[in-house]
Amino acid sequence: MDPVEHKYFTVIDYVIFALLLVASMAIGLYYAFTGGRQSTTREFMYADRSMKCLPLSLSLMATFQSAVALIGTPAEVYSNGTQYWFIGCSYILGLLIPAHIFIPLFYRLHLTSVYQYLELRFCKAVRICGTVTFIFQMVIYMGVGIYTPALALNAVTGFPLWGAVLATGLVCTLYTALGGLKAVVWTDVFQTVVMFTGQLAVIIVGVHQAGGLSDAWVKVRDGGLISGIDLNPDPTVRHTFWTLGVGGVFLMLSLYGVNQAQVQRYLSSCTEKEAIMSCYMVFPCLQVALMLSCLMGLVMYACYGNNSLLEQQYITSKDQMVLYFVMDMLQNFPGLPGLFVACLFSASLSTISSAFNSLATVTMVDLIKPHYSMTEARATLLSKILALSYGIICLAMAYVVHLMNSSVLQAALSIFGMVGGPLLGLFCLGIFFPCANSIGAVIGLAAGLVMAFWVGIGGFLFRIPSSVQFLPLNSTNTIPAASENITAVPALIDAARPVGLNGLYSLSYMWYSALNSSTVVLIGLIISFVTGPTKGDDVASGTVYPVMRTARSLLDKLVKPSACCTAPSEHTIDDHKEVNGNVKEDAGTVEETETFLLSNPVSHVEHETSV
Ligand SMILES: O=C(O)CCCC[C@@H]1SC[C@@H]2NC(=O)N[C@@H]21
Ligand code: NA
Repeated sequence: MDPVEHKYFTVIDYVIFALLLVASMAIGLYYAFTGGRQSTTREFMYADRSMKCLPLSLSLMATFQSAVALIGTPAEVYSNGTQYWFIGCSYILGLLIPAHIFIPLFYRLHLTSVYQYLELRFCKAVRICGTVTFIFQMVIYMGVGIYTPALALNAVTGFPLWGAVLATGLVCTLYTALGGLKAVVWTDVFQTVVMFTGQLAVIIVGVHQAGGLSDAWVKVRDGGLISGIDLNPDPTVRHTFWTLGVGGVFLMLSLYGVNQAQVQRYLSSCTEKEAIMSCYMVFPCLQVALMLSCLMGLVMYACYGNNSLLEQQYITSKDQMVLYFVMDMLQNFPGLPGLFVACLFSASLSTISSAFNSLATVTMVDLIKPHYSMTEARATLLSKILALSYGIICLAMAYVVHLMNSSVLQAALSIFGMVGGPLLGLFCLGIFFPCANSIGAVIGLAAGLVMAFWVGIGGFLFRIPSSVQFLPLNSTNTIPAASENITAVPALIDAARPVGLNGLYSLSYMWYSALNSSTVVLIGLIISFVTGPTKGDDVASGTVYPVMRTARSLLDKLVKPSACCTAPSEHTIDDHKEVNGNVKEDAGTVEETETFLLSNPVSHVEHETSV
């Protein structure tokens, strides 16, 4: 491998990259000038509630599968083996619970934004806190999402860093602001196809370069990259079956259960059943995405072995490895580097556009509309301006991320854990604990965020040196720690075994979602009991999941299998909807729906959220 500083694109690479941006833009503009021409918020935010499960499932997967996963996961597998692949086990419960608990509950409440649930169940203050927390989480996440591909591209190919950030940011902002949710979903579908194609191409060429499947397999197996299941219960070990398979469930619930970007897609389905189907169909898409990313890491190892590019100073951070590998492998295949870069930016565009659209929606629905009444036209225009302004904030965030130089995958997952975790806790407090009251909810959320930042920042600052952290604590994966002399290691590990506070700071980042959501529920319940728990009949009906009743009916079905299982109801969200027997006259806009629900919280029909 010639130690050249940069690998340069050929013209055809730039053409392919430009084609991707043009195609995304075209889809966006198509939806801006067809259908209702995005003239109502119902169309702009919810695609006229007409979406089918196939495009939705691809869009749901693409929303949280950005260049971070495409760059970070292969780097993770190359450095630490395939232990991370076990995160795939968390997708089972991580999608079943949203499909059978969160979606029916949110769908039957005819919600416009998921934070409206918090006002129905608690009070306006809780809704505002939830919305602001969500905005905070997504703005930071967007910064990571837009910056990652630009940084990797610049480092390896010399592609102008801020040129890439601006190109991505502007194209994305434009088609999102003009085409609304329909444009975002259909560009997600297109971008997912590009993403999978690009990754597959690189894997096939990489296996070929490694001497074929069998040689590649022998190299990764002998390199110790194939990690067995690691059942080490120590919560400070970064990746084990427990941190990934169990801690990952909480991470998935915070993303696919209560995150506005995903809930907005569920609510844009034509029926509840379609929404549940779309959630089920995310499972195979996520497994394919995870498999491709992990295979990419293995193929990189098969080609380079453990004389990692870092030690040879070809690259400065692990996250640049994938792009260097791609440029090195594909330089003899003109067009393929451009395809992979297009794949990288597709992953980013599909995530950032979803983030923009959901941010504009919650800002309008949760922060502006409840306080200022305005015409549909004004509201839609304001939504578009908001999507634009979030685009600019995102570019600023990209710069902030530039300063924090950590592994992008861990940075993104830590953000989800530190901010998404408390939000998950807040919704679980409301949905599963009827006795929880508003004061408990607000203080619980605050406690969860304090815990999150204390452990998250503490871990970032005081964590024991990662070289020891990464070393296998008597776990099964046997990556030869070539740099450390093996004899000294056990002593080093015992000395470094974290105790007390240090234990908290050394907690694996994959436990952040579980720790922070549990903190919110625990503190929220304690405060609720201290300040007078809510009585059962004071709770707005349809806002609580009847855990006991469901458990009993499940037991009955087990005992008497004759009782056929109830299919999910054919609920649709029709704004001219049946409420308590009388059809509301003109619920064309969502505000009247919202006002009606809020002014008659207990009157709307009791919904059984059956499993
Ligand atoms: O790629 C990103 O933007 C964020 C990293 C992945 C987020 C989580 S990890 C579990 C789940 N599976 C995915 O592919 N994305 C989400
Ligand atoms: Na994406």
